[in-house]
Amino acid sequence: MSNKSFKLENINDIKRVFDSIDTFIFDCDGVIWRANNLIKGVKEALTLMKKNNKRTIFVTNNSTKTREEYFKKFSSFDLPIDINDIFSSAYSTAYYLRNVLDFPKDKRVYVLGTQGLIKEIEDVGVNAFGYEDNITEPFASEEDIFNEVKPDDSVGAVVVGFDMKVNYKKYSKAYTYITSNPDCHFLVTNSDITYPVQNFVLPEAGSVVAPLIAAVKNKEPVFLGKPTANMINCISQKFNLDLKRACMVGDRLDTDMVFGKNNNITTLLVLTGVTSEEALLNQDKIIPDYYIEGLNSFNQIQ
Ligand SMILES: C[C@H](OP(=O)(O)O)C(=O)O
Ligand SMILES: [Mg+2]
Repeated sequence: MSNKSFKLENINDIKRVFDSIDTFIFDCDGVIWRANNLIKGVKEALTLMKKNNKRTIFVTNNSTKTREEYFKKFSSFDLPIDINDIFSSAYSTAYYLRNVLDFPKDKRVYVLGTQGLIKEIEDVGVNAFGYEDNITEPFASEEDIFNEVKPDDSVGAVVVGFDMKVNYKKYSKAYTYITSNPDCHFLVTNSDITYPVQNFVLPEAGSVVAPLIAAVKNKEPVFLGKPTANMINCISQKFNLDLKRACMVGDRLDTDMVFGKNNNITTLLVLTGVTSEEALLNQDKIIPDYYIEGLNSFNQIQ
């Protein structure tokens, strides 16, 4: 086991690794795009992989969109992918509710998150609500809270995801459902504390849920995206992958690279997202097998 990540720079090293892999599992934010900006060379790299009969799967911890909405985003960049190759933490959360919890029909899920997350959960036949709490004005008074926020045993789970419209009403409801009902599950789509946008990072679901984790003392949250086993179970349930010839390509050490290592998948870190070369080399906790400037580097291979 090497204690140093190997930088793929020259074409021979890149081609050697490329030829040893049948399935590339790609993270999205910071690898394929940064927010709504396609990263340079990605389209050419994915086209090269298709030409070489490589399977490409996309596994994003971003819980804000349904797979259809993600497919539209991929298509808007004219990227050669199939909707069935897309897995998000919203989809893995829906998979968990349906296949692991066998979520009861007479219960419902309070979602502190987007409409896309709610839709993905409803698409597996689970009753979800919470979007109506996207209030634009602050509470008029404490009375508003006392009148609206009450224990409710019909809520069998609270799911927290990335939410740009998070507010005190949502936190109050989520806290009350979780702590007033011992059987209410506390689920979080992903643990990413930040995500990459143009040339900086912004808080993500791991930062959205942090105040709730601080307040809820009697219940540990269950995370469902990378690097948890739930995400690989959700993928393996759909595809029979030979993980020995798979490679996890990501930009975040504590989710993407740990996800690969947890599943004995070759790990390749790209420097187009949240992790700089300096940050990688200045730590020794998580050592990817390889690292590379970006997917663009594959385009040297013909
Ligand atoms: C970081 C994460 O996306 P990913 O990098 O997993 O595609 C997110 O944007 O929530
Ligand atoms: Mg990423």
